[in-house]
Amino acid sequence: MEIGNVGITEVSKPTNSEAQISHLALDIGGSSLIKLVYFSTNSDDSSSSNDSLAASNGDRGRPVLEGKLHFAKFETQKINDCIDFIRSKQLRLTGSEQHGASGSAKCVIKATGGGAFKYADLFKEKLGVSLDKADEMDCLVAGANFLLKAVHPEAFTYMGGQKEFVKIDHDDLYPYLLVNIGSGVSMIKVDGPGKFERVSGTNVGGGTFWGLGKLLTKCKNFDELLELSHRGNNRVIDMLVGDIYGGMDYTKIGLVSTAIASSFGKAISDNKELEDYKPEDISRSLLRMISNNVGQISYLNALRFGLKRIFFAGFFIRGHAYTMDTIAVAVHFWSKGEAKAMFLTHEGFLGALGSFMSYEKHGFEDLKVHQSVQQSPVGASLGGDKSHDPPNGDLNENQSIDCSVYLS
Ligand SMILES: Nc1ncnc2c1ncn2[C@@H]1O[C@H](COP(=O)(O)OP(=O)(O)O)[C@@H](O)[C@H]1O
Ligand SMILES: CC(C)(COP(=O)(O)O)[C@@H](O)C(=O)NCCC(=O)O
Repeated sequence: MEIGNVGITEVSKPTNSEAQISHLALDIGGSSLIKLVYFSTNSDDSSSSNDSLAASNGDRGRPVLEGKLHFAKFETQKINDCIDFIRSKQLRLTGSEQHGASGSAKCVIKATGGGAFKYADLFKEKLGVSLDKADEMDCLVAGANFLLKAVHPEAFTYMGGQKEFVKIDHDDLYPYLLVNIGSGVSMIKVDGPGKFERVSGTNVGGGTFWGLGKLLTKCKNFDELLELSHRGNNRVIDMLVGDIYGGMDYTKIGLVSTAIASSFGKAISDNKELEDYKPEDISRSLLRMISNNVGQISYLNALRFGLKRIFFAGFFIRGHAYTMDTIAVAVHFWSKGEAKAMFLTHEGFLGALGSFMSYEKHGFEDLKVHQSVQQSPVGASLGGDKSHDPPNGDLNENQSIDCSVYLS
């Protein structure tokens, strides 16, 4: 299978009558989010059987399906909603059937992430499908390489509130550092297609933000916590350099008075109880602490291997301005402007995309790219709870990618 002619267009919520779904792949986070990537053909061919999709002949004489890649996510604790969603799509299998020793076809969905192990029996029981497990790091890297090579605009820098898309030179992509901020954080040095090493990681990641945030603020969902951070002031709780040095910079070691000397440090001497702090200030301090830490460790790993480009992904980011700004500033500060933090539009779907691409082992080197970006109106997402959109929007679900799937 190959994917070609990639473009990003407005997504329309496909109904059973207007689109047929074939390949679908999952990235099931053990404790937070299930990510789905699925392919739907452009037109309904009601004459085709329920088991196969009508393919036309592609430019290289091979059968090709024209359509779109769609993205959706669900909270893992609402896994039954995800299963209902997949059932509602009436997967028509193309290339995802496998024949067992008995000769009978069994339905297989590619899946990665810890949950592919944890929930395999549930998928079998509720949908009658087997999860064909793909390695999480392989999938993350395959997803990142695909996005960086085939989709434009995809990567961007974020600094001082300015988002700037970056054109990636295909011949000058490697090596780079991929930092995936999920529940925990993986740092992967990528040297080429399928050529990578997980060089580091940290257990202080998205799960830490959400877990600690939940305990400290009593927020009921992640978006609420993120929204709070937007309104908070971290200086209420964080101890700044100026708090220690009587309002002065510590110029000799390059620290301005407004730099955070100690996250949450003020809580030691404030003589306050948890209830005396505003949840929004707690959320902001927490977000800053974790983003800053990830940015710093990432840069130190980039430095270890002489990498200039660091791509940050994972659903911790959620396109959130303050998170991206903090990470970018940390990378800029520690590298003295030498290294650049970059972010990905489809930040949370790398694993699911890699899982999708594992339907076949063909590379994506020969992609022709001609595309433009259009965002759907807010609220056109395909799954998940949109009642708490973060301040910057959460657009990556609202985009689909035009593509062709060549069938082998
Ligand atoms: N709606 C949400 N529910 C829970 N966590 C979310 C949500 N949106 C973003 N997150 C953040 O994303 C993290 C999970 O990121 P993700 O890339 O999906 O990795 P994982 O594979 O660990 O699930 C969570 O720990 C949390 O910080
Ligand atoms: C174990 C994991 C690869 C799982 O991936 P995740 O579900 O967090 O996306 C990740 O949580 C991780 O890299 N944790 C950090 C472990 C460490 O290096 O200390």
